[in-house]
Amino acid sequence: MLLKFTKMHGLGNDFVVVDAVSRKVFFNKQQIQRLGDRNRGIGFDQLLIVEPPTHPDMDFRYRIFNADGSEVEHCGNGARCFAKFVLDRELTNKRIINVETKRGHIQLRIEDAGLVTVDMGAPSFDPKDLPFTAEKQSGLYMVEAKGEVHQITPVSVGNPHAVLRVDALSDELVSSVGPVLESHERFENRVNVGFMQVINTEEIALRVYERGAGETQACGTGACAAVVAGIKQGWLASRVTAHLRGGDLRIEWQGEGSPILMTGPAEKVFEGQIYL
Ligand SMILES: N[C@@H](CCC[C@H](N)C(=O)O)C(=O)O
Repeated sequence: MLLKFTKMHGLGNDFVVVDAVSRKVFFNKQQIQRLGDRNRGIGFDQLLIVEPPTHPDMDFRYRIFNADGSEVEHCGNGARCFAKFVLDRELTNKRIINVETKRGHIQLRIEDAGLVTVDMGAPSFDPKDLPFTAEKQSGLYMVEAKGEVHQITPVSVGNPHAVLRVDALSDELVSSVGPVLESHERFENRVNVGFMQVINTEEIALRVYERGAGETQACGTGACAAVVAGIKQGWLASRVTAHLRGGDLRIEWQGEGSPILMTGPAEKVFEGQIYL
């Protein structure tokens, strides 16, 4: 089958986006891994599939797969690219788009200057929502791995995150601790691992080792998780700029029960066709 796709990115977190509204498309795990291979396929961090909604109040459904073929609940940078994709393809002309994801309903708002704001929903700090094996408590949780103890804040923003506050970011830290925590036995569904350096109450620097994709240039849900973790711990104000390797995201959260708002860019790189 000849597959048409669009290559996109949000701050360097890259995607292949496929229109499954105009035509039915199905991928198995091996096909996703092959397409995601940067040497033998197209290469991407995540594959995004745009589908018709299953609910009358929704405009679209969208499914997200990591490069390792695992299906996930949520993707922040992907959501913004999704919005640009459905507008560019004229699948909608709405400025507010309601979307079904595996995590539930999300809402995308098209801003001026090519920016998109995503209502990411409310976060949860309850370990069972990740899931993370621990009794619920306030404050930081200790996780032991390979003889080291890491202090984390577990956060679900639909998908699972472990946020570590660090004094400085380095390749060595991300590449050694990231994979160990990603597949730590206390995270039953694995976890995205965020390394956050607090610069001041309104700015953080962040690197994320993503579940199923490795370190990416940027992680939207990771930025949301880090900021809400920082706000909960009393380190950050309610509006924060997250500096990621690929650029900046604006994150806003007004506290328990309220949704996280994430604003950032979305870019198209090219369109192509490939035999599946
Ligand atoms: N890059 C994404 C997150 C994609 C999913 C993640 N790797 C997971 O497994 O949960 C983002 O921008 O949020």
